[in-house]
Amino acid sequence: MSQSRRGGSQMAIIGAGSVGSGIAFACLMRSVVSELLINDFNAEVCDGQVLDLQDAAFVSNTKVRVGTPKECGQADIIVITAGARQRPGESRDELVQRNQDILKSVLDGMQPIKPTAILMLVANPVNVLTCMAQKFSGLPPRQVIGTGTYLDSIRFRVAMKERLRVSESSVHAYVVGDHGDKQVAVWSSATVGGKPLLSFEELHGLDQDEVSHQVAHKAYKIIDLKGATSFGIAAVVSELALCITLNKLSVIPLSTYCERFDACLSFPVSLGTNGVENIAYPEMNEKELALVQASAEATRKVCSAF
Ligand SMILES: NC(=O)C1=CN([C@@H]2O[C@H](COP(=O)(O)OP(=O)(O)OC[C@H]3O[C@@H](n4cnc5c(N)ncnc54)[C@H](O)[C@@H]3O)[C@@H](O)[C@H]2O)C=CC1
Ligand SMILES: CC(=O)C(=O)O
Repeated sequence: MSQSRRGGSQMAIIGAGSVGSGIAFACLMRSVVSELLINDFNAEVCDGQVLDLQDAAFVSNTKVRVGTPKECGQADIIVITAGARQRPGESRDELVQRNQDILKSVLDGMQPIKPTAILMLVANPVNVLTCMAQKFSGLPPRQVIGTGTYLDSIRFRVAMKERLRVSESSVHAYVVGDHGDKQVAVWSSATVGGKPLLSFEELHGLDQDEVSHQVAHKAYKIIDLKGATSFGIAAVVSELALCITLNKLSVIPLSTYCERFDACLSFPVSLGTNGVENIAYPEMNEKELALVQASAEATRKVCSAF
């Protein structure tokens, strides 16, 4: 059994824009690690974010400072948010060329990366970038993860929570596959209190496709309204960092290589200090499985180029 490593652990965040600074703030408030390193190739923005975060650190047990790429490569958890964000109406997939180039330069700048580090991809398209980082980081695949459909699964659970009047943590439901337009909400095996989700009276007559579409398009709505999403993903990453530092082995949908589909996709995994321990594929009906297979095919095609 591995030791958890919260005491003395370091986390690096590459990219100090809306998402990187949100993640830093959430991790600071929850004292997830003992030291946070922040890096951005825009040195002024980076210095500004760090000075601001240092003002907030009086309520935290975490110290925060600017880190060089090489220092960040030696952190226990390395979170990559560096990358272009979607413009209103733009899909995550359309970011691929710009963000592949940025990821390549970020990985090169951090080498050699600490052999026990957990590398966490946040920048989009997250499945493709996770696949790329698994190939080029030099780390074992189990230590290279993407935030995948964790945020989408939370959005799905919140949509159900509001209808069923139960807490989101009581809704055992997953969005799997793509963190993007091809994501699949697995209705068929979702449960609440051990009872199939779809058997609840409150959900009779519910248009499942409509709810799935709203969940998948929530990011577009937020981007239309405020230009970027940041708080949801910040909470997600702080929770993942806690899972890693405390070796919680919580089952969370994340981007990882899925042998069953021969592609980097997001499926529930148990996550601990050593990264991904096991993958659990939820039961899916024919329609759900076909949609996952289509998204695996699309991801494989993009990833075969590198
Ligand atoms: N996985 C998820 O659930 C989510 C992913 N995202 C993704 O996160 C990424 C970042 O989004 P925002 O923070 O809103 O964008 P942003 O534009 O606010 O920040 C990006 C930052 O990356 C920096 N950067 C670019 N290249 C760099 C390099 N080579 N080294 C260091 N820093 C570099 C930029 O200077 C900028 O400060 C986007 O790709 C976005 O789509 C956003 C929200 C949720
Ligand atoms: C932008 C993005 O990927 C999200 O909020 O889901």
